[in-house]
Amino acid sequence: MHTLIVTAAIIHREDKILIAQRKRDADHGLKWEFPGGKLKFGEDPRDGLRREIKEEMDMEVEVGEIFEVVSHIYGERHILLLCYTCRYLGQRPTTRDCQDFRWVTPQEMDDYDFTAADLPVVKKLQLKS
Ligand SMILES: Nc1nc2c([nH]c(=O)n2[C@H]2C[C@H](O)[C@@H](COP(=O)(O)OP(=O)(O)OP(=O)(O)O)O2)c(=O)[nH]1
Repeated sequence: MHTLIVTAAIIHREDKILIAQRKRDADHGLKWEFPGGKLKFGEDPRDGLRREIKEEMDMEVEVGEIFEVVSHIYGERHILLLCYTCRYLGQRPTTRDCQDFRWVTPQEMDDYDFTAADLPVVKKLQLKS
């Protein structure tokens, strides 16, 4: 049993936010999430998030303020999810290490099957929109 720190990006483009679908063979395969990934030992969370967005979508973002922190347990795994508000810098995302991606409004997020840890984040975005 252990705790994983995961960073995730809430990337705004006008009234939409970028969401990514996990690869079929990943854990939580084909679920939707906010782009990001696991923090490496000793890494600054904002640097880790920028690295993950580059690896996953070949895109640069400016990482801003923390939006939400979620503590969630998946069986034997405890995840601490750090969600940061990010600024879109105009580059087109790619599916370098994700199945798919979409730009959606918070209300449209109801149509996507998100990982369980993300549900409070989706709710908070919907309340704010
Ligand atoms: N990136 C991301 N991961 C999330 C979210 N919600 C959520 O429960 N997770 C979980 C899914 C995974 O178990 C874990 C993140 O792992 P990951 O597989 O995306 O990270 P990674 O790219 O560093 O992984 P790896 O393939 O290099 O091992 O956190 C989310 O919104 N974004």
